[in-house]
Amino acid sequence: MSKLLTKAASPPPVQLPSRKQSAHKGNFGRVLLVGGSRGMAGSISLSSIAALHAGAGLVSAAVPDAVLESVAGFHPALMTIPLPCDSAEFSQLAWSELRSRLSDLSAVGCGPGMGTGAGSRLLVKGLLSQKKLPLVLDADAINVLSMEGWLDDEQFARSDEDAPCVLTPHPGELQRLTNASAKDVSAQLQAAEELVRRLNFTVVVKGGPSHVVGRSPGDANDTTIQVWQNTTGNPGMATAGCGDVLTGVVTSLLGQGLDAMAAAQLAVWVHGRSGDESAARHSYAGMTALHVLETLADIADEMTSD
Ligand SMILES: NC(=O)C1=CN([C@@H]2O[C@H](COP(=O)(O)OP(=O)(O)OC[C@H]3O[C@@H](n4cnc5c(N)ncnc54)[C@H](OP(=O)(O)O)[C@@H]3O)[C@@H](O)[C@H]2O)[C@@H](O)CC1
Ligand SMILES: Nc1ncnc2c1ncn2[C@@H]1O[C@H](COP(=O)(O)OP(=O)(O)O)[C@@H](O)[C@H]1O
Ligand SMILES: [Mg+2]
Repeated sequence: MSKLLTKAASPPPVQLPSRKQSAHKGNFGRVLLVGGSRGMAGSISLSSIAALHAGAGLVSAAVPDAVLESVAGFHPALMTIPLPCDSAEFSQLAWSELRSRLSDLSAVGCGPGMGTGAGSRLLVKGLLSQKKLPLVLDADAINVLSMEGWLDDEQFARSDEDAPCVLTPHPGELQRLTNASAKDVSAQLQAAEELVRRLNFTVVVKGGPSHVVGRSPGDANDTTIQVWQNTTGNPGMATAGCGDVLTGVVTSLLGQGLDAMAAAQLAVWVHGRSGDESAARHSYAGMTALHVLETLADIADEMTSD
């Protein structure tokens, strides 16, 4: 008897390959989440544990030393990397410490709860420069991009030979980044298309519903930009930490080998699907990001072909 109260209204946009009997955790990616600060340890924990629930084989969280025990305490399967911090956030020494820890990673997600101080800015710039590393930027990492104007030119553009870079702004973050009003969905989608065209990024414009804007993989000459609208999710997800959960899911699926468009679409779909099951189990007003995170464990196999 299924423990689920809901069924997906429509199938996932893409699927993960089914798991072989002989599978081992190395087959499902080694991912890293970078973020957190004193007072916002929960955000990076939500992202990191979400990466595990979305099927990543190995997940580490690189966090300011001051919050390491808090983050590590959320889940025994999560590994942690302490980075130098000032009183609350990463210090300017954090990037030089982290850069030597990036080999054999399959994807990195950065930004939840990170703050926008000097240490965070060096981390974002350093990770953006690692163009062979699949990267997800969310929350304060996006706010750093806005403050520094780093996307105004093409220095951080990703070629088709580079690894993907996915941005996951909510409308407020996208407004800061592009000046497209958070109240104007079409203006925001146009602004996202411009980022895709100019930088070859993939952009998740979060909301109700969310959209994924990017180029279809494969033919390098195919420059058409796809704007895909999600079919899952509900207003119960308008609750603190829900976006942090999504960051972990996108990072996890990139780390499992999906291309940027597929990873972003499937992540948004399964995240909203988990939100729908959470709303049925609890209520729109009562559900929290932790419910969405934990319900992922019950529905994650819906991402996989039979
Ligand atoms: N437990 C934890 O550790 C948590 C830590 N968190 C961390 O906090 C950091 C700040 O992130 P944040 O999103 O909370 O605040 P912020 O960047 O100021 O943006 C919010 C403002 O944007 C605007 N806005 C307009 N439309 C909007 C829309 N559709 N959806 C959302 N916003 C919309 C609106 O502005 P207004 O219109 O009110 O002027 C709104 O007030 C970040 O690092 C994150 O990871 C959180 O994840 C929570 C749990
Ligand atoms: N009304 C809604 N319908 C569907 N999804 C929603 C709705 N409101 C919020 N969400 C989803 O919840 C998440 C909120 O992200 P975000 O604002 O970054 O949260 P936080 O930063 O607090 O983690 C996004 O994935 C967004 O699509
Ligand atoms: Mg957010």
